Amino acid sequence: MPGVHEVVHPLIKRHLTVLRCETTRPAEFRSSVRRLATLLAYEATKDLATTVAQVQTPVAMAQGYELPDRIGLVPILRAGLGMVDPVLDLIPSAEVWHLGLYRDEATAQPVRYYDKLPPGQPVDTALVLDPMLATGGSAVAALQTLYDWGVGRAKVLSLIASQEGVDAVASQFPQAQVFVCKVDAELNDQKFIVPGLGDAGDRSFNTIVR
Ligand SMILES: O=P(O)(O)OC[C@H]1O[C@H](OP(=O)(O)OP(=O)(O)O)[C@H](O)[C@@H]1O
Ligand SMILES: O=c1cc[nH]c(=O)[nH]1
Ligand SMILES: [Mg+2]
Repeated sequence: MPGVHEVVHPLIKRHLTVLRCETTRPAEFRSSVRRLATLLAYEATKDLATTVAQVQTPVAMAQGYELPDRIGLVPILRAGLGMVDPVLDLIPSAEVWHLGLYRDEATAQPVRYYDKLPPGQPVDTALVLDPMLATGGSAVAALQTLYDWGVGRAKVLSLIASQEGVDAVASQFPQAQVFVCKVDAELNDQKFIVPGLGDAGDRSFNTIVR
């Protein structure tokens, strides 16, 4: 179903608390990103197509399943990288198509710097991975790129979003699905999510300049 899906679960609430906490160090921050990405991906992939494929167990034949669609994971550099491995663990056959986008610090507009999508060979379902959805500018830019590529379905998986950001994505791409652990109420003057967790890329990769 298109629209915004906030996934409510006690484990998500707990791991999100660790992620938000300002004293959480990068290694634990990355672990929390992985755990939350797994829980979010479980929800976001509930409607993937399956085809029946018989499997021989050591005892008898059993009904098994395959995932017939081409599924693409689309991490937005840098912070989205931390969500790739946990989702690949769940979908080992997925393709990974990186998109390089950063927010201009002065304007908060997304700047594109990496995109190697092969023309004419779109995946069936794209899962955009980025822990933060603030103004929504980066998610909108990623979705525009993916729909231009020709993907059939796109889902954005973000750990924390702002209300403004999910509204922006929904108004530009009502056909897209957005899965989040929590929608926070607002953005501050620097367009950071409040209360949010700060800069996800810097906290993941220990690049906070002190
Ligand atoms: O919704 P938006 O307003 O576009 O903001 C969200 C974007 O900002 C962050 O990336 P950032 O620019 O900090 O790049 P980084 O991952 O390299 O740190 C975040 O990971 C998103 O990509
Ligand atoms: O709050 C925010 C906004 C953009 N990017 C982040 O990492 N955090
Ligand atoms: Mg960042």
